[in-house]
Amino acid sequence: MRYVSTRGEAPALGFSDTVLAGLARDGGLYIPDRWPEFSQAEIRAMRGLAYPDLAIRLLTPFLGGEIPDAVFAKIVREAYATFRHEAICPLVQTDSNAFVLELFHGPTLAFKDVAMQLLARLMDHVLAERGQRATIGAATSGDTGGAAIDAFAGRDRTDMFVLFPHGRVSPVQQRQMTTSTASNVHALAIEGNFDDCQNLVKDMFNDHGFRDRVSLSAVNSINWARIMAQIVYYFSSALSLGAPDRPVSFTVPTGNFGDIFAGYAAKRMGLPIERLVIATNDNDILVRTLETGEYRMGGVVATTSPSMDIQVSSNFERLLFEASGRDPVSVRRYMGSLKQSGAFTIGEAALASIRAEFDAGRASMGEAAATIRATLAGSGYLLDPHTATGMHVANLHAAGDVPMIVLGTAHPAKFPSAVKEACGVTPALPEWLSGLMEREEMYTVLPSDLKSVEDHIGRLTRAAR
Ligand SMILES: Cc1ncc(COP(=O)(O)O)c(C=O)c1O
Ligand SMILES: N[C@@H](CCOP(=O)(O)O)C(=O)O
Repeated sequence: MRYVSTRGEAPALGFSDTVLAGLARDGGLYIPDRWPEFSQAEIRAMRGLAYPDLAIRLLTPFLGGEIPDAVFAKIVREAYATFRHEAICPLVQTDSNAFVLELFHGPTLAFKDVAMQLLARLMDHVLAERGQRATIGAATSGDTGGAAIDAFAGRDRTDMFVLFPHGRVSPVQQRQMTTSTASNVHALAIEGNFDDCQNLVKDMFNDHGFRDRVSLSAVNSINWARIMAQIVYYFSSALSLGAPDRPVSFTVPTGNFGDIFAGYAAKRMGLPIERLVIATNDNDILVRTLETGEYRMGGVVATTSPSMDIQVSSNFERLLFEASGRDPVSVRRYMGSLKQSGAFTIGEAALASIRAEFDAGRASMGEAAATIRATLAGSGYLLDPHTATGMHVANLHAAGDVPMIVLGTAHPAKFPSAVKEACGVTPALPEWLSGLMEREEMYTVLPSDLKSVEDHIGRLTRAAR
């Protein structure tokens, strides 16, 4: 298996190089040159597998033989040993045909842990094999940063710099990034929003001199390995509801489009998925795009689901590549227009193919809060504001007797004020994080300016040549 860039002007790479590269050198995102496919019989035979065994079964074809089976199995088992739930990603029924897929039993209480714990170990393995070091640049609207810092803290081959929007993450999210005592992780509070942070990271990748000098790597979902790891829980949840003999639908709280793109990949691999429903908060660029066919940037508004306060949805580029028949010329045209005028219009055939797979809906902050209240009253289940955004949209898209699975992307205790305001209950942090809010914080405030960020990273990283 090789990985190709969505923009078609960077060399195709093997798995290990793709993991280290993050963003392709032409600014595109790597994607497998073909989707591994599993027959219905093969999928049926996956029923009952423990989560790590299922992950090994599903993900091995993506490695292209570059990591020995026994090594990969060890990496996977160690990654999921960090989770606090035996099932890793348990499925909880909240109504007759509605389910929450709880993805928040990892070390930082967010779905990001599922992929990040695996990615850190994969990256470590590849760097050790090559005797190399890397500098990791990560952008976060709140959850990726904490998950990345937990997964990479103390790893000798990597220095990590996490860019978060100053004052726009929840206090719990901020502490998860700023209280690590590991000397290889650095939290940078950027004076801007998440899109500014993400643009800075992409600009660092596109500055090839800097990129090469510090051996820059990525752990955002621009890194293929993040998406890859997230495919597994689509299979695990669908299998537990009778797949492949019973189709299911998923509603996914969406920002950067990574999580839902993993669902699309699962479908391409043979999993019978009826609908993939994109759920956004008031930052609804993706909903507008599906409605009108035009992807047009607006301003970012701060909401009670801050991790989804995103306009530039990185992984939508991967979907555009697929929907345009894997045509990098179209993708370059779309991305060029986005850069120049803040908008592009999707071609008719590509739009039809996107609409054939996806639905989309938004929830205002009021609607998300009402859903938290109603779900608690109806089933005793406490949602976080991101999952509540998904639940609101899922309720509008539930169809017939097809089970609807909402991805539970964060634990409510990460957003105690919003949850309390919605329903009067203050969710407590689990015992292992109980001292978090008292720990000393360490972070550097920087302007949203490429040179300032590169100078800072260049001074501190041990990977500089
Ligand atoms: C809690 C939570 N929900 C949903 C999302 C959106 O996921 P994605 O960016 O993969 O669309 C994020 C951040 O990405 C998140 O942290
Ligand atoms: N919501 C994310 C934003 C970054 O997303 P990623 O999946 O591309 O890492 C966050 O919480 O940081």
